[in-house]
Amino acid sequence: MSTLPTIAILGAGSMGGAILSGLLAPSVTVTGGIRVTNRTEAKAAALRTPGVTSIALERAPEGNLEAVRDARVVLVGVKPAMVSDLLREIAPALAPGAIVVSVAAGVTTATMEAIVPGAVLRAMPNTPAVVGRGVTGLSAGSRSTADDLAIARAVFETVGEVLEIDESRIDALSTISGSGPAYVFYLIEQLTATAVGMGFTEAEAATMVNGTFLGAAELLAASGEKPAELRRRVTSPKGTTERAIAELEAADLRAVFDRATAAALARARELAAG
Ligand SMILES: NC(=O)C1=CN([C@@H]2O[C@H](COP(=O)(O)OP(=O)(O)OC[C@H]3O[C@@H](n4cnc5c(N)ncnc54)[C@H](OP(=O)(O)O)[C@@H]3O)[C@@H](O)[C@H]2O)C=CC1
Ligand SMILES: O=C(O)[C@@H]1CCC=N1
Repeated sequence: MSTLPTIAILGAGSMGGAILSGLLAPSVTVTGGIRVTNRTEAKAAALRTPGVTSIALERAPEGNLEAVRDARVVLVGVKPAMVSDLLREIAPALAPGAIVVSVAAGVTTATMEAIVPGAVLRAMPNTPAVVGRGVTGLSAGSRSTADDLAIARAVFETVGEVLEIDESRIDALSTISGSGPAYVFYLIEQLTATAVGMGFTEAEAATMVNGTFLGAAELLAASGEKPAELRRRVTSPKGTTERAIAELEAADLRAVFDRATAAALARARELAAG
């Protein structure tokens, strides 16, 4: 059970919407309720549910100001390029003691602290938050107190695990766990294409590949073993898997991931520069 203070989510798209789903769990009480804003009515309408005031800015241009007025936590879920403008818009309406928590990639607390008067934190969640299996990196800003950090932590714990880290490491974390679900889905797509290429139907391929990823992930979680040990148990000496793994090693997947995460990190730095 967790009890949270009034929350506004400005920009409840993929990520903001995922966090909203956590806050709506029966085990969570948000005292004073949840306000969410989006630009379009279509999106706002889909989020209207008891306990949630969902505002479409195309109908209520002052909606962000209305949403933050009595909020203790203001979650910023818009695209990185929009964060500064949004903060300039809401700064005069923020309640005393309100904390701003941004999930935007790259945008630093220093940038945000230059705009809003109070405490600012950064979070980097991921989309498995939708099913309560998110991993969120959380970093304090220079003005946030231990109490602010504890409240922000409690918000993200409604959707999974939280890792408190220094802000200097949050962009790196983003390249692993923030973007990570996309890497996993990409691997699933590639292995599925291979299966289809071998003559399996799409449905058969999906059963095999999705089931294998889910089963392997659950085995990893349930066994408490290291992935290398679980891999060893699949790889019979002189068997078939050994040949397949040798091909993957020859392709140097580790180097590919090094390059991919370096590219994501460079992009985070570009987003920080605005
Ligand atoms: N997707 C992910 O896996 C992750 C994303 N993030 C971060 O989350 C943020 C949002 O990304 P994502 O959820 O993917 O993007 P989405 O486009 O899905 O969500 C952005 C939302 O913001 C709304 N919006 C646009 N302008 C405003 C405004 N002025 N005020 C309030 N709401 C507005 C949009 O509404 P409408 O559609 O109606 O225009 C949309 O629903 C980004 O900063 C990203 O870096 C962080 C971690 C992971
Ligand atoms: O792709 C992005 O920029 C965001 C941040 C991490 C995951 N999605």
